[in-house]
Amino acid sequence: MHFWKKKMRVIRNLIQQSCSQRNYSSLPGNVFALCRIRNIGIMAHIDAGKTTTTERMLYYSGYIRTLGDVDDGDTVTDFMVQERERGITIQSAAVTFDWKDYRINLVDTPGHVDFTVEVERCLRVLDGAVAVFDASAGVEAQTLTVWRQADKHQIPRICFLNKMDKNGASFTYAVESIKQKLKTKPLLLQLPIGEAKNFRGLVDVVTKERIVWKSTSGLDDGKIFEQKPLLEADDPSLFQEVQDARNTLIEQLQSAIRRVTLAQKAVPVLCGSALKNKGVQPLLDAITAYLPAPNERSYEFLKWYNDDLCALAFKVLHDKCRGPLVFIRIYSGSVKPQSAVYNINRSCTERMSRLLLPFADQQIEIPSLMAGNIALTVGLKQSATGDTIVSSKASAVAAACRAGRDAGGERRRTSEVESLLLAGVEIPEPVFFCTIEPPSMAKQQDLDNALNCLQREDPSLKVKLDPDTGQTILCGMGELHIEIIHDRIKREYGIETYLGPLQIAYRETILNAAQATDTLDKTVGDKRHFVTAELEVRPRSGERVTTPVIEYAENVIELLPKELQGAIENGIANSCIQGPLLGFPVQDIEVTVQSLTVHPDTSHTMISACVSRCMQKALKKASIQILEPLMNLEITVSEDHLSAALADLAQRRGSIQEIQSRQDNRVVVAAVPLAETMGYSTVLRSLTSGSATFTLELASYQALNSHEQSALLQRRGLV
Ligand SMILES: Nc1nc2c(ncn2[C@@H]2O[C@H](COP(=O)(O)OP(=O)(O)OP(=O)(O)O)[C@@H](O)[C@H]2O)c(=O)[nH]1
Repeated sequence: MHFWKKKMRVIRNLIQQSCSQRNYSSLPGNVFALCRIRNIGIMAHIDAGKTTTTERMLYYSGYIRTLGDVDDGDTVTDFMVQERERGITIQSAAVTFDWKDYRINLVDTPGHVDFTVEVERCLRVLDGAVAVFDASAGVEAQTLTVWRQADKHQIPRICFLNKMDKNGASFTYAVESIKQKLKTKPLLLQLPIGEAKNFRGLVDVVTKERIVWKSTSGLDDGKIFEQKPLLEADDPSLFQEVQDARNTLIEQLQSAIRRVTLAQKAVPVLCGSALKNKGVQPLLDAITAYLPAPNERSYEFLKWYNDDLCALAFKVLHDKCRGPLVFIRIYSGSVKPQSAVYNINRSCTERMSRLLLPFADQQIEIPSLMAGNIALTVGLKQSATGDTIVSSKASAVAAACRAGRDAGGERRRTSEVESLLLAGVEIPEPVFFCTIEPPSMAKQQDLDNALNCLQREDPSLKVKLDPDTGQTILCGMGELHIEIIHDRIKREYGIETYLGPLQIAYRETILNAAQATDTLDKTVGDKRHFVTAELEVRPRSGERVTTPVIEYAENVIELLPKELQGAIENGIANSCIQGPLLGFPVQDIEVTVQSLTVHPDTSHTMISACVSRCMQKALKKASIQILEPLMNLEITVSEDHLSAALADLAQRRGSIQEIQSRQDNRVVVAAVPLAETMGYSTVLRSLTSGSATFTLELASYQALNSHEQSALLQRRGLV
């Protein structure tokens, strides 16, 4: 034991020495064949151990000298101050490192539900992912969400059952929950040796190797036969033959595992304990062995670019000295610093001054980068998260022509250039908003600038102006999201802002059908603008539609010039941005344009204005119903505190859907209106002595009953 401890110390010192001698500038010189690149994400439920696992990967691959600890707040990837203080991962950080002749570009994704947009954004630039689980909890609410997102982007995965050392850790339980809840086929590549405090290591099921981490540490009827291990001494050549055959079999097995993983027919399952430094090296081996290389993923748009540059800006960070830093994933072609690139979304040419490899909060300058890689660029001032970047406008046009040809004679709804954009990230609608004010009017400009930068980084943050009061409104995905933005404005931009009370982003819809007519008759200069519109609005049942479904009466569509249709539809859409009752967006409605009379000189703006006014009239007549966000709530709580949590839920208009057992805990699945969840984390903490955890996710919008609706109007001074 003593000997082993000593040996470990020597090994650790050696690693430390080799790390301190590591010269990062030698990294770019390593050109990796595409088949040796892995663009990987780590995804999981909050607190499953993504950051700890990442940290261990960096340590074993030699890129950091000491092990960080999220509990001490000194990990490499959680580099934003708030992350260190709160111990959660907010922004995904991309990290590049090498493992046994493979280049791994790893993106650490946040686990908190307020940041699912971050997760989505990262998933689309990945070729594979590692799903990390807490082995004592199995599949948790947020794991399901990220798993579904990975399904959507068709990302091959492997599972890592972390926290095998934790009290209550159960390999069998966790595997069973993967089977049941994720409806996937787990391939058990490892079995643990011991569990919870007895967890010592694992057995590789394919190679049958045990990996134990020492803690710095008569009648010839064929009925009778003999069975014993074949030794080399028995028959050296047979022994060698068997050995070779076994190796071939293992290779075949491994390629079969890889095949089913890439086809997403099954997921390899590994286990370990990142915190106790067990199981991470085999996990790295599995990443290189079973997850796909960039050229093993197929993207339809690649054929339109041939070998021209096509890249996606998937994250923007603001650096005080260097300006915006844009993370890009290169799908085809290559990039060089000091070159001009064309941003299709913004129709502009920009200059990329420097190209860097991201190493958490440090970056290493590189001379060029090929397809399949993830890089950090300096100098792109316009590009925002989600933009598509190509080499030039001419290249975009050429690709658009190829895409157009592929589409054949078929009429496309989107323009050809739009079809070239990489699939957009679906940004959920914000559910909370509040006013934000600078300490003095003199700081308003700085605040606007800070909010602009933050919005380029985070598309789920929306900023708008209240048309009545002129105040700036911040809209976000949850209490934590808004709190963090507030914090960042103070820390990163030095502006102390005041937030108004957090308010719910309601929606409006209608209960009845109604008709309205409106006429606009205005003479501007020597032109007479004249429009008369007649519309009908109706409630639309079935699936939720956020934009109005528009129809035209037959006599209108026959005579309507195509160019006027856009003006009419703009007018309808504009009137739905702010509903007539509380000014919230109107959803789930159908509109029929019943008649339209337009004087020849009338401008499109006047047509839109008249249609919009007519819509407002019709909506007012159609009885407005307020809809409130309804959240899926999942609480994990011990048996002792279950009844307190349930009693509290009952007071929050919560409806309990299911109570499951998870090891020693109970999991309450419920639906609860967002309005009732404000400050829930503090309440739940005090009710359960801090032992319960919960996740909230937008499920749908539900109608307020008439009593609740009038109470809301009363609170706003409208009745
Ligand atoms: N017992 C045990 N605890 C672990 C293990 N790995 C991580 N933890 C602890 O679990 C907590 C969460 O770990 P993190 O690595 O921050 O988890 P994360 O998934 O990055 O968290 P978020 O980014 O907030 O979603 C910390 O207190 C870790 O020390 C493990 O293998 N065993």
